[in-house]
Amino acid sequence: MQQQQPSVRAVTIPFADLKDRGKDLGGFIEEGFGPQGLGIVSIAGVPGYPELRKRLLRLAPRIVSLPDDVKKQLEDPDSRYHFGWSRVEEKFESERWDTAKGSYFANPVFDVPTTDDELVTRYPSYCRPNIWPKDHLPELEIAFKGLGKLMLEVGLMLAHHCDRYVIQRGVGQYIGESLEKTLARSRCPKGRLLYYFPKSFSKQDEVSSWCGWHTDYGFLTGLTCGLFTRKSEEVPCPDIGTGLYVRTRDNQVVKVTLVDDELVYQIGETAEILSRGHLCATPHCVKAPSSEDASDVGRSTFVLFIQPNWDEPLKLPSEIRYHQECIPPTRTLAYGEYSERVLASFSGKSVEQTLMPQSKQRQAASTTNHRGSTTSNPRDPPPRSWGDSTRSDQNQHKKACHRREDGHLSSNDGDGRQRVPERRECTLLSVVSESRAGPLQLVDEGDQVIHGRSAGWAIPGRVAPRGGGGEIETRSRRKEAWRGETRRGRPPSRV
Ligand SMILES: O=C(O)CCC(=O)C(=O)O
Ligand SMILES: [Fe+2]
Repeated sequence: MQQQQPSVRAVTIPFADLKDRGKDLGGFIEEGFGPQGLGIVSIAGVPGYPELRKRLLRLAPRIVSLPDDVKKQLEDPDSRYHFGWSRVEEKFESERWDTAKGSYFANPVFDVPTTDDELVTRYPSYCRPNIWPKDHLPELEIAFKGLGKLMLEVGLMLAHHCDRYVIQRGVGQYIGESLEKTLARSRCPKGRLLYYFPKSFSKQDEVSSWCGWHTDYGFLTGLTCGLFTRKSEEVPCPDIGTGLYVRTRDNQVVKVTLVDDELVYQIGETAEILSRGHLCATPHCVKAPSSEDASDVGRSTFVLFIQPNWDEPLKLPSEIRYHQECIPPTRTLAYGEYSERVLASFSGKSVEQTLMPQSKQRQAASTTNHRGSTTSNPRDPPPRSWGDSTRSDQNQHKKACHRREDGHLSSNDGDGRQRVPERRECTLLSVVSESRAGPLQLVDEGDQVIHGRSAGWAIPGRVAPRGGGGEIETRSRRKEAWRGETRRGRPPSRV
């Protein structure tokens, strides 16, 4: 017998208040995103939003009905399917794959975020260009950009009020100048138009039957209320239990009642880390309809991941509860580097593999360990030093979070990285990260610079990061890593 979860309304901020920069909305932010909040804030009365939402969501089933060969051309495996169309299976929960999801990713603001090939190789899920079905569904680009830009604009207004709230709590400058400014100058917001395929009803279905439990790893996520269709016809929500669920701070699973015409935002893990727990990431999942006569109903929705630019430095505190395995001992790395590592861990591929072009990845896959990631339960309480959180303790259990691509299964056998105190003879596979102070260099025994960063994939020699705190992952016979000391005074090397 299925248990009916309680429904909860998100705290709602009228748009007119949100856009008033001088207004103190601290109470709303705390009620929505704070340690005791639901994790969701909705914005009511955003001009133009209802029309833009409908215009875009109606296109999701139309992408699905494009011929297979057209959809194939819209795929971009080199971005780990983070641009264009994909029906990639995702694994958010340890024993279950989400299989009923199709998605279309694009940057709603920049079609070409950068023309620097090196950056494109280094940060493929942010820097690769958009793909649009110009011949087969030209209206997608306009609708996607229209809604994405509006959700970004409103998200930045919300970020301003989040800044005020966090700073009022004494956290100081927790991200660059401010969350709002950092997000505003970013060239990599990412929209995801989702279509959940109809799912045959099963009595065993959990609340996460359409999308598994997870927290978003970024900063701020904008969400629309879902739109339902049956055989291309729009239908009302087939049952009140369908849609977005959230796990509350005291470990209750609740259905969030969303209003079609309200825009919704939630917090990602990185914002929680940097705000030291004053903004709390939102564990969420999506439930499919639980009645047999709704087993032919699909759901379309749109998500906007608002995140800093790839080169924005993150200074991560030592006490964090997400993706520890992605953080170097220096605890400082660029957002792009951090998030590519997190995405790599979802894919079950090693970081160096994900920085290679697809052809090289396939070659390396036969010799390199695949890596998965486990993160702690998103509702594990944060460390005490994150302020006055009074979240209740919960069962510690591991959440595996992978994305399966090319039928490529992930495993949790570690990244093989180890600390080696001295320079040593090795073969460079790829640069994993670099310090903000300058690019990495490879030097030979006589301290001659032999190659600049990201230069190639198998260069014998000694390696040394310049500027301090860089990290290079290497493989000789055994897989080894070298973490460098500062080698100041060298001219930057680009070969
Ligand atoms: O479908 C939804 O409402 C949420 C989707 C989601 O959580 C995600 O794409 O990260
Ligand atoms: Fe999500």
